[in-house]
Amino acid sequence: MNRAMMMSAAKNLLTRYGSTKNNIYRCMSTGKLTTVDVNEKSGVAVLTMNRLPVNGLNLELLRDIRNDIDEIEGNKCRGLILTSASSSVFSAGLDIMEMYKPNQDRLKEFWTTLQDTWLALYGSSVPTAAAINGHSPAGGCLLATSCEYRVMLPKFTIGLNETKLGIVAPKWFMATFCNVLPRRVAEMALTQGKMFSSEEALKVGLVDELAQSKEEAIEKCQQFFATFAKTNPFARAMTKQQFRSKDLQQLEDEKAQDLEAFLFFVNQPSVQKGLGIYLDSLKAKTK
Ligand SMILES: CCCCCCCC/C=C\C/C=C/C(=O)SCCNC(=O)CCNC(=O)[C@H](O)C(C)(C)COP(=O)(O)OP(=O)(O)OC[C@H]1O[C@@H](n2cnc3c(N)ncnc32)[C@H](O)[C@@H]1OP(=O)(O)O
Repeated sequence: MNRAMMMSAAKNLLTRYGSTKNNIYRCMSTGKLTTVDVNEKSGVAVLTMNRLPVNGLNLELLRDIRNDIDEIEGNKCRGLILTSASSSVFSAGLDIMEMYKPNQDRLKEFWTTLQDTWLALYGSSVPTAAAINGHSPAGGCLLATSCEYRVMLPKFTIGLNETKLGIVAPKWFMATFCNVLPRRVAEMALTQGKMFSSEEALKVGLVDELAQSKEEAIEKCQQFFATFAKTNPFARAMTKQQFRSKDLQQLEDEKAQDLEAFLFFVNQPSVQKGLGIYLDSLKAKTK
């Protein structure tokens, strides 16, 4: 983050926290594929992804998540908990249909919206946590690891499995993973495309706690936010943003090249062939 960005972030934060210490605001859901419910007492917003069956991250869902994050920030919420309306899938990651035989204009819009959603979530000044109430591969894992804290239900899986699909996780996916895991564990898992069980994820630190139900997971996320009760919100947010600034700045600087690399990669005939085979294998499972 350069000096100008830092000053602007500081100004926003001062505006937000300067005069609103004791007020609680109600956030409203902006999208059709998400809902946002705010606990009026705690001021914590629960952002629920609701694109069933698997919360595949298509352009519209990403837009809704992005708009919700902006609204939660703007409405001075005290925390953001990301969760899913499904009882078995947090998010299946990027909707492969967006990348398979794509319309090129939409493909560009899709990737740019993913970049912006990540910048908003990873760099959010509001405390963030994920209540991971189902499987969370690839892009689902990216969303969860972009948050500051993770509580997961047992017997699900989470990880960046891109190499198993014949694709390469972008640098900022990897940076997000490395912000949570020891570097050695992250490199092994990334190259193997490893999906961790909930129990394994807890052991390596990919998630912070397990919970037996979604309600318990949300409660534990709220307890995490309560650990900031005696901190100054401005100082907290600036510390988080400075801690993450290298990763954020790198994507800000390389956004155009990252988009070009994505478009080039996805349009390779061998990648299209691989995505087609993978989609068929997913569909064959349900027959
Ligand atoms: C050199 C630098 C180059 C840089 C270039 C960068 C390029 C890299 C680009 C992007 C990175 C990619 C990130 C991703 O997120 S890719 C997506 C990865 N996701 C997965 O592999 C998960 C696949 N899904 C599953 O494993 C399972 O669905 C499940 C465990 C999540 C849930 O299982 P279950 O409840 O049994 O549901 P079904 O499998 O039956 O699925 C229901 C339904 O949904 C369809 N579906 C599932 N996942 C996806 C998906 N990700 N995209 C699209 N569609 C999906 C599935 O096919 C079923 O469909 P139906 O038969 O029509 O009902």
